[in-house]
Amino acid sequence: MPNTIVELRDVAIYQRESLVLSEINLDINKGEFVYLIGKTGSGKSSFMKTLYGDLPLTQGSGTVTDFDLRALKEKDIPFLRRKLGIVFQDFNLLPDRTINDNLLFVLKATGWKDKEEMDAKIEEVLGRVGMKTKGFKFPHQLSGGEQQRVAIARALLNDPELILADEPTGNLDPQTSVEVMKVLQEINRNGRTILMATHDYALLLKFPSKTLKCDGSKVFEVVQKNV
Ligand SMILES: Nc1ncnc2c1ncn2[C@@H]1O[C@H](COP(=O)(O)OP(=O)(O)OP(=O)(O)O)[C@@H](O)[C@H]1O
Repeated sequence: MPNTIVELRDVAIYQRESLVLSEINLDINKGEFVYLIGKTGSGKSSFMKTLYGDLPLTQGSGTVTDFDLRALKEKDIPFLRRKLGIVFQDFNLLPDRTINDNLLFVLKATGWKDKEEMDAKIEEVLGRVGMKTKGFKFPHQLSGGEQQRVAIARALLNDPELILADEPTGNLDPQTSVEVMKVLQEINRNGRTILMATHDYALLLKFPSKTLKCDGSKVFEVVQKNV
């Protein structure tokens, strides 16, 4: 189904031989903004890793965009990742080059060749996160919130079908978290599907949306009053 971005059926997720999550059945549809919550060690990162092919799916069935996770081979992973934008708690920008060059590096690594097209794309994604004028700076010259905006811009470079954000506000103060969240909300309003793992319940209250919870080795949807 073209409107389903993630579909998991009877999935169990393991870290080595320990079962982390089981009996996962869920769909994430195009255009949704979905939170993934749960206490530390409940399996949020393992869930995310399964979706981006870092943990192989060995039980149940799952698709992400049009990739079958069960059939995913090592060589398919870069192609899956090009359909995804991944944002982590640590911004992971390359410290030895400017923001523009950080983005250029990703474009070149993912097969872009035309300099003008690359420059236009970089300007477009930096514009989307309100960082158009900061491309000449080095990562250490930016605040944490600005670095995270750049990391979000980087995730947008290849027009991903799904953005996976694992604790994107985990290293930010509350006010900066709200600003970064507004950027993610805007990107979602423009049609992108987002799955965001978070500990930050204040954000959930401020920006309510569909919420999945990892608890007791299960993943289930919760309504906000039960969060
Ligand atoms: N590389 C690994 N090898 C073995 N076990 C792991 C590994 N990574 C995570 N685990 C275990 O898997 C379980 C789920 O961890 P996971 O990191 O997915 O939880 P989480 O909800 O993301 O936690 P946090 O909020 O602290 O990041 C934990 O019991 C953890 O100890």
